[in-house]
Amino acid sequence: MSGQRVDAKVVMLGKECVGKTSLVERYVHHRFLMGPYQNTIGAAFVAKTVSVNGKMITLGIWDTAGSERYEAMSRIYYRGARAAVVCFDLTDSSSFQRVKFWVNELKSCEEHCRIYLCGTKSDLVESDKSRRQVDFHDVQDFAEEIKAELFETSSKTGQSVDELFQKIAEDYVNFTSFQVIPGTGNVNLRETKDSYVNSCCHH
Ligand SMILES: Nc1nc2c(ncn2[C@@H]2O[C@H](COP(=O)(O)OP(=O)(O)OP(=O)(O)O)[C@@H](O)[C@H]2O)c(=O)[nH]1
Repeated sequence: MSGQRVDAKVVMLGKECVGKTSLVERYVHHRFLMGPYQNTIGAAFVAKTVSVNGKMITLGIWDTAGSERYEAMSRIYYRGARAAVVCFDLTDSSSFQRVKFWVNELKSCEEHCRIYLCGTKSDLVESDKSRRQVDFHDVQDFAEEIKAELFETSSKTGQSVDELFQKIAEDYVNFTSFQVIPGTGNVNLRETKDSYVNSCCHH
């Protein structure tokens, strides 16, 4: 049984049903699960190791439940995170309003956490432009204001999913201030590589 070290803790945040679990599934298992939507309960964890300039970096990704019922628990999961992927559904304007709540939380509680805004389900707006409810330029302005990176992804087609997590890993390597602060982020794991563990998840 070998221990595994997590370099960067990453937390997925956002309103329920925006597609956080699907993003992680696409990134880690290269698949898109069809079928009825199943909400996450609590949170699920997965680790994935990627290469950045020949250096191996292990991202420890916490996929939190979006339901407001679990909001207090989500706070536990973003503690010590080096990166937060704050998701919203491009076809649901209310989910973008919820982004502002999470950004405020992170800005006030986790100053070392870099924020990545992620507009999900881009396949839906590409196939039918009238379904877009969140204007790209509004999000771009907001991203600039809060100094966040911005991605539009599709877990169905895979569009920009690898790019999002690769950017997180690269930023982790490239920005000194983004490195783990002693005593906050490093976690030793046993047999958790590429598999969900802990308080899983769907029902
Ligand atoms: N077309 C399309 N549907 C998506 C995409 N991502 C997620 N979905 C669908 O949106 C629904 C919710 O996806 P989840 O990944 O479970 O959402 P979640 O944010 O993890 O939800 P919670 O666990 O409640 O917080 C599911 O029916 C998915 O199939 C996408 O990129 N394109």
